[in-house]
Amino acid sequence: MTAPVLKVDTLCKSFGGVHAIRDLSFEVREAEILGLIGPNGSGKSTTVNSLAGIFAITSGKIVLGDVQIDALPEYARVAQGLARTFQTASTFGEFTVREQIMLGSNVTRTSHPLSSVFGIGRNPVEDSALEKRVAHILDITGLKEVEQKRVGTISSAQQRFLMIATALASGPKVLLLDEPAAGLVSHERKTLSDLIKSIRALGVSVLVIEHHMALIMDVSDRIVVLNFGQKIAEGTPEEIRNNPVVIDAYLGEAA
Ligand SMILES: Nc1ncnc2c1ncn2[C@@H]1O[C@H](COP(=O)(O)OP(=O)(O)OP(=O)(O)O)[C@@H](O)[C@H]1O
Repeated sequence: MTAPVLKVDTLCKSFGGVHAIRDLSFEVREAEILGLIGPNGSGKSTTVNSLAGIFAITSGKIVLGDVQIDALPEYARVAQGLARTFQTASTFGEFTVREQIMLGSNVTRTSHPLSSVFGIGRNPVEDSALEKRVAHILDITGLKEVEQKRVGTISSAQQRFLMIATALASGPKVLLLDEPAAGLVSHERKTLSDLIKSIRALGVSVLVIEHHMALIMDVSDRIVVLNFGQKIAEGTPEEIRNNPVVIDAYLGEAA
């Protein structure tokens, strides 16, 4: 078993009287794909938004590597190595695909924030490492052929892959994918599965929230199941598929 890279310890998040997450503990291990599933309203998005720093948590602890990050602002968590994507694609229409990916790298650079796009105040050592990283990201996300196209002109599936590519450019230890298969058709979901596995092969851990059960069962090393804001099961895809509590709460309706 590999070491944990992200530790979530007795996390609670309430919105007024609504306990969206209660005493949630789990860990994401090095180069592991962890699936997070559960019925609508079970707390998946609240978990991701709490990890990413969109929501201030009510109590508990979030540790990335050796650093407790739950009090850090969103951008500082990215700098520590926690990147995320959103349920809807957020891209900058006027940039090229390559430029947008370069912008995603800025959090890890010491040179001017716009140097990656406009060439201001460049650092040659960083530039060369970044060029290699971006070339690899373009390859594994299948975006190489559209790298010079404006983001607003590529397909919606390519925009979803671009969101993942931009998050990867920050050089994360852990990547949070929030419903990455939404809006994708069958062959695009297959490409997505392959991409998620390629990300693991880079040594990056992935936490993926997804309603598409075939995809989550295919990519996940382990799965955590939520219901009413609490963890009701944790295990391999095989264990989860055969868990009567999970079948009763979720898989019976989702499968
Ligand atoms: N900003 C908010 N203000 C108040 N209540 C919220 C807020 N966000 C989420 N909730 C509540 O927290 C609970 C968990 O919601 P959450 O969106 O995290 O679930 P989910 O598992 O992601 O659902 P879905 O699969 O439908 O996206 C729900 O009861 C929801 O109504």
